[in-house]
Amino acid sequence: EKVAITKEQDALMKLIVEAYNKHQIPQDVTKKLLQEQYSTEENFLLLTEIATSQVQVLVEFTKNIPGFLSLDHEDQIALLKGSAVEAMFLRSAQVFSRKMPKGHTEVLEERIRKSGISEEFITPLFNFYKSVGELHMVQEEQALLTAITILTPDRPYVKDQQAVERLQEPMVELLKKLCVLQHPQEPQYFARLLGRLTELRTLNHYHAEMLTSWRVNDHKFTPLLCEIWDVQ
Ligand SMILES: CC(C)c1onc(-c2c(Cl)cccc2Cl)c1COc1ccc2cc(-c3cccc(C(=O)O)c3)sc2c1
Repeated sequence: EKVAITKEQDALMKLIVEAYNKHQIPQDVTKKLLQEQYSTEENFLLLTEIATSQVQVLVEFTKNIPGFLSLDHEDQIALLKGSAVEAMFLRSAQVFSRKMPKGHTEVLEERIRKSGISEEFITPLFNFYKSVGELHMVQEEQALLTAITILTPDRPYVKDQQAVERLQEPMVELLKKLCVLQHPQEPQYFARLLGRLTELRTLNHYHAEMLTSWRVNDHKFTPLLCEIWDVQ
């Protein structure tokens, strides 16, 4: 049967994509990737600065998701804290999938590989980047997938999961239609996208270990990262 986006779905998609594009990491932050020297210390500090900026961008994007600000305030915090790492994996993954200008991709890969992350986490991390890169997501899909990740009802400490489900469901339906329209020759594309969300959950676990090993080596994070990741 003919799949068609309704007027409401089109309006929702425009809001999400607008918010996704409106809030970006400032150029003066990301262009440092090309400038600073390559020491483990310098790489860690630079990635910390970018991650901190990314969290601020993420909070602004989330506030623009229709209905989010009407959720219970404590649930809003629980959703942000529960999804921050996954949303940042998605965001940093986009850098690898869209061939960044000025060789950002190679530079970012180099800095992540040499930032004090142990080899056992580097492999799953770059496998994820590769699997996202192979999807060649358009920005509507990236924006919706990020919103869907943030609106995951079963994060720790979320009290009213149904309220979150009511916001997430229409996004999942819309993404499903988009995938059919965008990739008619690939009926399983939507399933592959959702498979990335499952992979993201496992990366949360690896990330918790990465944080521990950084802290064991006395690496300092910013107050915002400490707050969102419950460290220090
Ligand atoms: C505290 C710090 C050391 C850290 O701890 N864990 C992680 C992490 C790592 Cl390693 C990998 C995945 C997830 C996390 Cl959370 C990080 C660094 O996290 C980030 C977070 C966002 C972005 C966006 C980027 C980026 C580059 C160019 C262009 C753009 C762009 O959007 O244009 C974005 S790089 C980047 C690095």
